[in-house]
Amino acid sequence: MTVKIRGATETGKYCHTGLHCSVYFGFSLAVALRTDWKLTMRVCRHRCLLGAFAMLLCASVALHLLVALFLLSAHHTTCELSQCLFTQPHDDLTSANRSHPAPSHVAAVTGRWKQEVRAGEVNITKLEALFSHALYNLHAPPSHDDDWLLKVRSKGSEGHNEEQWLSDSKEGYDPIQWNTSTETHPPWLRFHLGISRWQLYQHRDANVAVLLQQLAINRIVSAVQKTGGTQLKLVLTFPNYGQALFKPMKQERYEETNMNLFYFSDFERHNAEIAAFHLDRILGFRRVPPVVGRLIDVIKEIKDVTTDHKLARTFFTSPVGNTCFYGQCSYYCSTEHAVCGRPRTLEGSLAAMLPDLSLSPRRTWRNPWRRSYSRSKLALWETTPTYCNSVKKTPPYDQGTRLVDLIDMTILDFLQSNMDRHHYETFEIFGNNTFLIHLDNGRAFGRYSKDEPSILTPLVQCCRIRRSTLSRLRLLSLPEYRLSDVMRASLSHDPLATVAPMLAEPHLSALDRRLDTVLQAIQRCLLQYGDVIYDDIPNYPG
Ligand SMILES: Nc1ncnc2c1ncn2[C@@H]1O[C@H](COP(=O)(O)OP(=O)(O)OP(=O)(O)O)[C@@H](O)[C@H]1O
Ligand SMILES: [Mn+2]
Repeated sequence: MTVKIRGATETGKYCHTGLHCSVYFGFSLAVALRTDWKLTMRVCRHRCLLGAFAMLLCASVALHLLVALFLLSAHHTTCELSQCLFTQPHDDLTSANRSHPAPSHVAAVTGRWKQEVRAGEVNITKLEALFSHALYNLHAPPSHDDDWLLKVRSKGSEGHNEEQWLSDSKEGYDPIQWNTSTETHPPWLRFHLGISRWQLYQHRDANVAVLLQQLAINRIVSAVQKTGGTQLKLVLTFPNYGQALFKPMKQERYEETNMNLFYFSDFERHNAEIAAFHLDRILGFRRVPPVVGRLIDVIKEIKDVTTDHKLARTFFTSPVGNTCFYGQCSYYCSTEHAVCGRPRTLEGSLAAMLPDLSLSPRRTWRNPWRRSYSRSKLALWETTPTYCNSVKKTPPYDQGTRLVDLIDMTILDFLQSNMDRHHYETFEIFGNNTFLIHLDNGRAFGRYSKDEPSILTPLVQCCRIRRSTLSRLRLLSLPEYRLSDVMRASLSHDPLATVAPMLAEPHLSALDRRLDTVLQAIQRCLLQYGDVIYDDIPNYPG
């Protein structure tokens, strides 16, 4: 009997011979018992001695084999255990599969993401160090009255008193506790009053954290659909009259956008809205309104409190018992694209609302580098390398900071891979001399495996950048402030980070890769032209 194990073939041969000889030995013994012992010994002397020796060898090899087999099986068990530790099950959590009840789903996703967190530990001290850096502490609060978006009327100035704040005491709303003193203002009002010509909020503004916390936990007293825009979103109202723009989760955080979707038919992502707020703040812009993640009970916090009949009519129960709704909009508002709770819990982003348009009107500007929004046509800028020359001569890009502000927005968009910046807005009251509001980042962070170089075109064609922006980008490329590390740390503060990290690790690595690309593009500009840097920080050394 030959045991077919590699390296044991020789041993097998001996076993074979041993077996053969032992049979022969037995046979000879039988003959010897019946006939002459001497004759028997003469017949089998040599063969049987060899047989006995081979049998001994066989027994020892078999013993070794047994030990080896035992060790092998023990090793195999260890391998399986280590695989369990490093390879989580790849649950298929596509939209079609999203009807599973919450606990198992959340557990599966959490497991997967916990592992990714291990891959890149959260390092809050790096973020702290970044925000303490002089480059983040350059702006002094505006000193001119004209630089604030809103003003609190002094008590007697126009014959009004605190009663002007009082509403018709609607059910569910808090009684108004605030007066003209800033100390009494709710966080959303403080946020509005803190908007200036240069930014939406100040660096290290303590009110931002309080505002985010309120958005994340405050009771929702009303939910109506937001008109305008292409995809479903709701305006939520809180008991203190604060409001938020809610965008529901439409795809899982780790999913990459389908390669065959055009940028204009891509889904909006709630986590992109959240991540954009953090990225914009890390870049030192502070031009995205504060955004936070929240789990919403779609029945208690939307259906039961909505006064929007059109929205209410679109609620239904899915075949597996989850509560879904789809609202009314021009993209993805149908039963097939409904957003569903698990069974009624839905993840989403809540952006602090800007002051009402009646109080502070905004101006909408067409982005000169807007895409064609057609499947086949290219925009003029895509075929004209000198396109920026004409933009630079056209108001408002021919004066002030508008062009470098647009380049700032371009850099934000390239880093987060947002191709959907067709328009941007400014506060009308500030005229042309103001920052650009970075609203609507829902189509960012769709792909991490691919960068979109065309987003960087304004920078490449104009070769112009603020010195403060360039300095911060260089800082973020250093290991001690690495962009991916500070983003991971910043995002870990979001309440939804306990469910799963807000951005997948590959998205964070893509940020570092794209930052390198931006710095290389600037380097090429510096080698080619003399007038690349717009020095907005002349007093800053270096
Ligand atoms: N935080 C906010 N506060 C006030 N208004 C906002 C806020 N965010 C967005 N808006 C307004 O809501 C409108 C739609 O928002 P948004 O652009 O995010 O939606 P959208 O469906 O992605 O739109 P589009 O399809 O045109 O890109 C915009 O006109 C914008 O002015
Ligand atoms: Mn949009």
